[in-house]
Amino acid sequence: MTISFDHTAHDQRVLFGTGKAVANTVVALESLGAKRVLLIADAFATVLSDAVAELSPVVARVHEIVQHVPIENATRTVALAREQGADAVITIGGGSSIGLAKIVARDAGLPIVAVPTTFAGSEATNVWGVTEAGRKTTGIDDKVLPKVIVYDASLMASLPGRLAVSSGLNAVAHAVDGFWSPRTDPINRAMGTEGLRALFPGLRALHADPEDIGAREQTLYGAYLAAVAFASAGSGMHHKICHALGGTYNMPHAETHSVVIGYVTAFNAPYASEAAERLAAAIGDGRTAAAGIYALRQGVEAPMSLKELGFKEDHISEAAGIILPAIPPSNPRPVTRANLEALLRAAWAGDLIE
Ligand SMILES: NC(=O)c1ccc[n+]([C@@H]2O[C@H](COP(=O)([O-])OP(=O)(O)OC[C@H]3O[C@@H](n4cnc5c(N)ncnc54)[C@H](O)[C@@H]3O)[C@@H](O)[C@H]2O)c1
Ligand SMILES: O=C(O)CCC(=O)CC(=O)O
Repeated sequence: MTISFDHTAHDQRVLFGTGKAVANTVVALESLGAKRVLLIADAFATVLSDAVAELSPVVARVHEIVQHVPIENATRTVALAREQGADAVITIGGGSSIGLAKIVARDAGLPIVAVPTTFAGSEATNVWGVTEAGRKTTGIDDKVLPKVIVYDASLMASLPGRLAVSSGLNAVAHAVDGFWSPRTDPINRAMGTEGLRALFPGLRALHADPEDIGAREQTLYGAYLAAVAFASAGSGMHHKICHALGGTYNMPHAETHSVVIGYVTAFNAPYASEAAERLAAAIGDGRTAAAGIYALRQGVEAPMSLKELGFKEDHISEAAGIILPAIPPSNPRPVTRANLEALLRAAWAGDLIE
């Protein structure tokens, strides 16, 4: 067998340490030489934000965070960064908080220090997303890749259980979709596989005991690797579906991923034997990839249908029309309007996958 690929590794510092968020954020800002910092932080993280602001040269704070980054919030925050002459951004929160910081980085050219509080993985990607007039646009720009990530598993302690497992399944989806995304290669598949090996036991242990700090660290480590794999491999069919459902129908991000990944896996696995084998091996319960993901989602009490998340059956046909042109040609199984609608209908109903 010959090996041939074109892989780009991204330049990023990763500081990983439970209980070290404040100290490591200060280290990160010093390494950037930041003098005037814009702090973008989710409102739930007030205590951490105050502690960081006390020890850092913060000149302005933004706490209005909205999922899928509405263009109005982004424009306002970019203007604030410029008015204040900010030279760096700290972002504390999940993918929504990091997503807002990314638009500031893209438009005002500021470096980001990211302190994630979910397993969404945006901190490890050069992908930005913004929503305008009901459509989510995503793009790639190396300026938005945070310069430093500060990982602290204690910050996920306050995540409600269902959101924690959904967010972990968002990370699973990054790795799995990376197996058939447009730029999939042996390096990002290896990272995705190692990510899954950490994520599956991490999620099971986290569900069994939400206080288990080792399980949270393992899930966070897996989420980072999965996000690196996703950033390298690009958005596949799964992400294109979720972006349309999030941007156009305002579906909750992590929960939507945690449903859809089961159905995209069932759809593609018979046409992607190597990916299916890797996935089944990482799940390790003797089931096929698709049945294993279904059982895992059920076992950790993740959302099981788009219906329960509020998606309307009447929207299936319209959604398929939006998604179809975005599906990458790299997808292993040919996608038609009919089989895409069938996939969305199964995900809407939460059909059993065996
Ligand atoms: N660009 C990328 O690579 C990338 C990757 C993943 C997600 N995203 C984007 O990120 C957004 C979703 O991010 P998300 O799933 O992390 O959710 P989120 O940031 O929207 O947070 C979800 C909810 O959880 C709360 N929350 C977050 N962390 C918490 C914690 N530790 N304790 C208590 N509450 C907490 C938030 O306040 C919010 O109410 C979407 O817009 C998605 O498109 C982007
Ligand atoms: O930043 C975005 O909204 C686009 C990338 C993204 O959402 C990744 C994901 O769907 O998990």
